Amino acid sequence: MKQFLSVKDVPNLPILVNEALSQKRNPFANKQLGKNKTLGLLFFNASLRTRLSTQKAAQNLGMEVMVMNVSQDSWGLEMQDGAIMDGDKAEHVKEGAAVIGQYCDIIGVRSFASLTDKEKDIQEEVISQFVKYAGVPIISLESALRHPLQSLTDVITIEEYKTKQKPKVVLTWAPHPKALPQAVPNSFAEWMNASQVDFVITHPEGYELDKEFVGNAKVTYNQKQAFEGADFIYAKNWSSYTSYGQILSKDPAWTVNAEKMKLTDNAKFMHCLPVRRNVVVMDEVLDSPNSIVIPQAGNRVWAAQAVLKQLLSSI
Ligand SMILES: NCCC[C@H](NC(=O)CCC(=O)O)C(=O)O
Ligand SMILES: NC(=O)OP(=O)(O)O
Repeated sequence: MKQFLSVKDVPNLPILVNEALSQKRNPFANKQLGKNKTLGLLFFNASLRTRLSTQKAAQNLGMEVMVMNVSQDSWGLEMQDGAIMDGDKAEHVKEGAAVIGQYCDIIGVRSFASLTDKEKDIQEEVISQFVKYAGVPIISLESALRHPLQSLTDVITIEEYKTKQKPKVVLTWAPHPKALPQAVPNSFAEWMNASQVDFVITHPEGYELDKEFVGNAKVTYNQKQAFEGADFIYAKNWSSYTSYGQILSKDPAWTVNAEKMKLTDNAKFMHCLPVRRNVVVMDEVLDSPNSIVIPQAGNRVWAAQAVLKQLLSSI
């Protein structure tokens, strides 16, 4: 694997999933692979899981790790080629990314969608500029459109907890006080469509995701109908894609609660975290034995470790 920006970069998904589960069983088996190799983790946005799990994964493989909160610690980076830099940005990504590429063998980048400039978000401007100028493999730590380390984690977690050959997996929109990116649901859909599951997406009208990610998934505005017979409920808020970045609804009727979970086939509850309790999902679900959000987050380490191992093997 040469880079990890989306499922399209994965040569063989079942092999990558097995690799992650094998790393989980034996975390230190490849401690020599990353010797004298450095991973740089660059954050334009906050993180708890991605930062710590990726760092942990790299350490398990014997790598050195450098972390920088770009938006707080570094010079402001200009992303636009040809820009006249007489504003507040002191350094162009052309130099910034190339210099970091001199210090690191692999670079991870987190940069959320602006939710104001749809065109730039669609082009995934920040991560694309790092791919263009860093000169080393890039891992997405959540870009404007995708969160592949999360989605690989979700595939692994479903693989571990499924009790049927082809489980029914439901991605449900849920309310939230803030406008959030479409990256997590886009990416989840992209990876579910590449997996052997019966995949359903449910959301209110106006929250349709980009068709590129929805693919052949079944889509319904009827949340209760979607929940019927489900094996996994994956909740996430996102802002509107068509009315770009807007909050069209905060309807608590979409909150995941115990009554709706009763419609499922004893489904496991999943969320990428962080989650707003009693807004996205009620305590009664999150604190129930059916919630697997903590082991799901634990699996972030093995997803990152499998990806780093494959990248290290090809540099
Ligand atoms: N990386 C996982 C989710 C990150 C981000 N969530 C957030 O920004 C939540 C913020 C809040 O709840 O205030 C998102 O939805 O893409
Ligand atoms: N799920 C996830 O990516 O969490 P963080 O935003 O805390 O990294």
